[in-house]
Amino acid sequence: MSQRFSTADVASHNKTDSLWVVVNEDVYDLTKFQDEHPGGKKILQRVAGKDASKQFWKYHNESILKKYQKKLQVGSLDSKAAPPTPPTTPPAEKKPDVVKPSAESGAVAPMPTAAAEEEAEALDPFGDLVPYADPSWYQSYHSPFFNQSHADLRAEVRQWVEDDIMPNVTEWEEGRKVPDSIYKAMGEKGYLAGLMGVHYPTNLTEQRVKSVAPEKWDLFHEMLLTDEISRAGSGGLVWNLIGGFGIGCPPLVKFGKKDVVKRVVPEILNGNKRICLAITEPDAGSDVANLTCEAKLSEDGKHYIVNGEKKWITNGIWCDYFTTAVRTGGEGMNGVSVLLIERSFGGVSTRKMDCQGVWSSGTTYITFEDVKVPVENLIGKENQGFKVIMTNFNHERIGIIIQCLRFSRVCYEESIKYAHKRRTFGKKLIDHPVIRLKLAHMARQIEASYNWLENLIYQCQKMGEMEAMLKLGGAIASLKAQSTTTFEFCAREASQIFGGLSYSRGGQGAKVERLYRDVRAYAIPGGSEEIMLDLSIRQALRVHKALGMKL
Ligand code: HEM
Repeated sequence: MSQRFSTADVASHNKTDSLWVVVNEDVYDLTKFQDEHPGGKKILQRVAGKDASKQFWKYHNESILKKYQKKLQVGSLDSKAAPPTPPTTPPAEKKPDVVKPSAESGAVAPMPTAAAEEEAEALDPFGDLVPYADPSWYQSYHSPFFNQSHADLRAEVRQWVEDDIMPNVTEWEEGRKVPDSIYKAMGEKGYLAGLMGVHYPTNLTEQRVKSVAPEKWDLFHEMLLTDEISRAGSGGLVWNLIGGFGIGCPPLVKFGKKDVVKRVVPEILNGNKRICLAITEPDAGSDVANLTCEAKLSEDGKHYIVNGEKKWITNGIWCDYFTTAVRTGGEGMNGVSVLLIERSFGGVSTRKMDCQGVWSSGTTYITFEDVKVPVENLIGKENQGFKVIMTNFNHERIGIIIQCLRFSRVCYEESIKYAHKRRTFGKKLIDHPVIRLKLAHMARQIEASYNWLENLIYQCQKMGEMEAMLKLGGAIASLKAQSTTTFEFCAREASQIFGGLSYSRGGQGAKVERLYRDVRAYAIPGGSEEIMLDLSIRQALRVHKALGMKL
């Protein structure tokens, strides 16, 4: 915005037929906007021709300015420093990576060598530096897990989320849909291909992540991609972008027949086609072994004929492909198989469900009626679908944990920022010990859980998939329950701090109000808290018995 104005210029626009204000030394023409201003026109007319920065920040967040800037800003004050000109010399060389990924199969493992550890320096500070509002490695604390390539990805994703996503999230959530262009961008930016808990699959896609070479991609890149997208503070958004894909595509990539994978997966990774996971049924949730959706082999042995219902399926209404658990054999887990059902086969109907939270995620009720599925679309082996489903669980739950912990941080960050501007009983909220106590209880749970998460992701990288499934299943289940209860606590406390602003939708409390409604979408699916906690002990005891536990 090149035009410059003096304060006297702005002061001359102090009437309803020409109403300008200054916010942060930028000049806004609100003449037309005043009639549609949700806070009313009188309040704007009172500051016409003046610097209204103080009033603006009292009632709005940064994202409002970002959203309306293009439309309403007409210039800046002449006193405002000119924006920095781009450097003529090339930027300083990047810090060398101090953590080298190993080339073992199964998972990518960064292995800090002794030399690397010696060299390891804390990365440059990033973000707003509010304590605990970002992971500590963002704030110049040392970490053995993150290097410059993670910092580069972090900057890339944060920019995208802040520019293209955050200002619009509330609108998308209310409209129950994220624009297709955003999902498409997930493919084009190479993000979808990096979210499957495996090596970056260069054989299945031409797309590449701009800031990280595929051979460097590891589980910490994957983690921080999900983490940064979750900063938008909307479970609906995150599930729209990675909910169905993140759990529906990995089983196909890992256990699908080669020809089917080659035919189907590239278009999914590009963001042109969508896939989801269809396991849960009206009568079978966490007890997967009870599912009844039936797949009968045709007489010529070439097709399965599928009949049944699936419920609460994330993204279902938009999907072309359904990674579906079906009953091909007798009762219990040994009669379950997984099929890739394609919408184009016919007989697939999808209906959008109305839910408490995650509105823009497209929660769906599906019916399969005599769907003819070629036997090549079997994922894994017949009647051994349980293995496919089980190997998926750790990845799914880790995704849930990452999201819950960032949402907890969002609740905390929004609260601490708001507590610095809102005044009650003659002082700022942050100066009331009762508010600091709430923030402290939020922070301690977030940090403890996040540090456990880093450790488990590191373990996942070091172990093969089967070892991780057996050895880490209990701990991951436990951390899932830990992170959903942390999220519930933080959403509640943030809501108390925001008061009425988090009871009404939109505005400054929008993220907190929305996340509060999203809590159950994390505490129930992917294994309910109760089941997770029980499993965490049973599984850990079983593993440690095998390891030689002495009681
Ligand atoms: C660039 C100028 C402005 C824009 C684009 C703008 C935009 C908005 C928007 C979109 C809302 C709806 C709530 C939200 O989503 O946060 C809102 C609410 C409001 N605005 Fe503004 N506004 C501007 C300037 C101002 C100024 C200068 C004042 C005060 C002097 C003001 C006072 C309010 C109030 C009191 C509300 C209602 C807050 C609530 O519901 O708690 N606005 N504004």
